[in-house]
Amino acid sequence: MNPNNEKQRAALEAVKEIQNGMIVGLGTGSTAYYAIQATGELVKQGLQIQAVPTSEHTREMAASLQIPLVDINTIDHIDLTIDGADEFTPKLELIKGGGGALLREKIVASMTRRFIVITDSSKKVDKLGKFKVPIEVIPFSYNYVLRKLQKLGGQGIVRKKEDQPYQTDQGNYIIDADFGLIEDPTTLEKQINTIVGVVEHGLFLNLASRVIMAQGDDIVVFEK
Ligand SMILES: O=C(CO)[C@H](O)[C@H](O)COP(=O)(O)O
Repeated sequence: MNPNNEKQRAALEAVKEIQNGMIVGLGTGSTAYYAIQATGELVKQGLQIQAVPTSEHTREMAASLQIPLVDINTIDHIDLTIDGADEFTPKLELIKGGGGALLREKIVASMTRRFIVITDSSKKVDKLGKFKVPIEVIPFSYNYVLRKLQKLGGQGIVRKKEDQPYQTDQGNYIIDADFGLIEDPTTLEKQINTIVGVVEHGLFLNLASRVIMAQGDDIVVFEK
């Protein structure tokens, strides 16, 4: 099956969990796109929610669909977030940030009671690491971070867009770091967190409540 059809099917399954009155986190990327679109349809039909976007791109899409938005600084939790991932394991470990929105995505996921990840069947792995780990860094000192990552065994490159460093919604850079297959994501997460100049990274551990993966005509659900 075309991966886009799988993305859409996973998204449609996930939006069934949205209920009236919820504060809903809206993800970023080509899979989240289908969930935002479906959420917009539900809002048009009368569903009452408030939404928190995980990127400027998602904010614009949600606004164009008349999905009511709420300022994240005026709420103390998010009921449900639906977002994509670049990789996931059956233990619900994720790599995110391929679309560059990992910082806001992780903040929103951390405030969320039920974080649902939606993917096509290409995203499932036994061990994380085939997809490079996106790491958001302060532009001032990116070379220092690159050297520190190298000491941890990670080969990093600064992500580029039209020959210039790609800039996140916060104006930071992203280093895509290749650690090979990651045997111990928890230890790696701690090590990356100790590097000064790292703002956040795309290892999402202990955050997802459920992964909904579409595989052909089937929906496969992974839960803790
Ligand atoms: O983390 C993300 C954006 O920062 C996305 O969720 C991730 O890159 C997956 O994207 P897609 O659904 O387009 O494959």
